[in-house]
Amino acid sequence: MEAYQFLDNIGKGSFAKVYKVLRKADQKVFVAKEMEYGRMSEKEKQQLVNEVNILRELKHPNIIKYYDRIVDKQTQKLYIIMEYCEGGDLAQFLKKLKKDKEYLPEESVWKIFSQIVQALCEIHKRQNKILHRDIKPANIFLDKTVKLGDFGLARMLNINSEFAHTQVGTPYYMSPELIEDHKYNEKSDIWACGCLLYEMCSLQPPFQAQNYLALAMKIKQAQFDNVPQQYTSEMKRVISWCLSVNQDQRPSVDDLLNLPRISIRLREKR
Ligand SMILES: CNC(=O)c1c(C)[nH]c(/C=C2\C(=O)Nc3ccc(Cl)cc32)c1C
Repeated sequence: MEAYQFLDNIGKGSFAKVYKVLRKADQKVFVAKEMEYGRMSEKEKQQLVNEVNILRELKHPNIIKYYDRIVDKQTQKLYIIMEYCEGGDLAQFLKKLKKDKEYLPEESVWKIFSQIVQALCEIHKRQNKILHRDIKPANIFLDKTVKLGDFGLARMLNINSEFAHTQVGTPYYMSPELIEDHKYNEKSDIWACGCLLYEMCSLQPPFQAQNYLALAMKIKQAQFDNVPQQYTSEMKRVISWCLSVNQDQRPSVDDLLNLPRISIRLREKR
């Protein structure tokens, strides 16, 4: 990492530390996500490299750009160099709104949501489809555009990996099919989008509980309170649609792109 100067430790991504770094050659600012690979199996290491190589192909205004990967054999650390977003992440933004007892105007909710749906369209529609697997406010970054980042690299980790079990945090956005141990698929990303839309309105996740079992029960029954009354019935309809327990009844990415509040934005972009 000699080519970069570490500026600040700015947080924790999944399985990793995140630093703000300066590229010495041109004084440009990036983010370096530091992952310790020493405890990974050979298979996990190769899959991680494959995964990062796929992500480096992604070029979209609503997806965090991957620039480089640097392996430090001495410390057995992998650094993924990515785009820096001055506005930080959506989780911090919503936390501040909650502290200031302010709600996000509906127009802003749709603006953020429409960009995340466009990012999902980009990764779901690829020939070698990519699922995000970890859509949540902490993985959405604010800059001139809204950007989806920190893809769930956990996919390639097998569940026996000690590394995989270092994932911390409550699985608020876990879908009913995942609780039932079924395969993660694009409709699981759509469920997470429903949780995201709900949380942008209510400033808290739709499903919360004191323990995992109680949380799982609420998720499997899609039991959630209404969002604050100032949001429209269209907002409530789309949230309920995404949070359909039966994944076949959830909207596709195309259904979401064709929503009036999203399609109008896409037409304006053209
Ligand atoms: C207080 N937080 C910040 O100031 C902050 C800022 C300005 N940017 C970030 C985070 C990222 C950022 O700016 N780009 C990123 C790409 C990938 C990942 Cl995992 C994280 C980031 C953070 C956490």
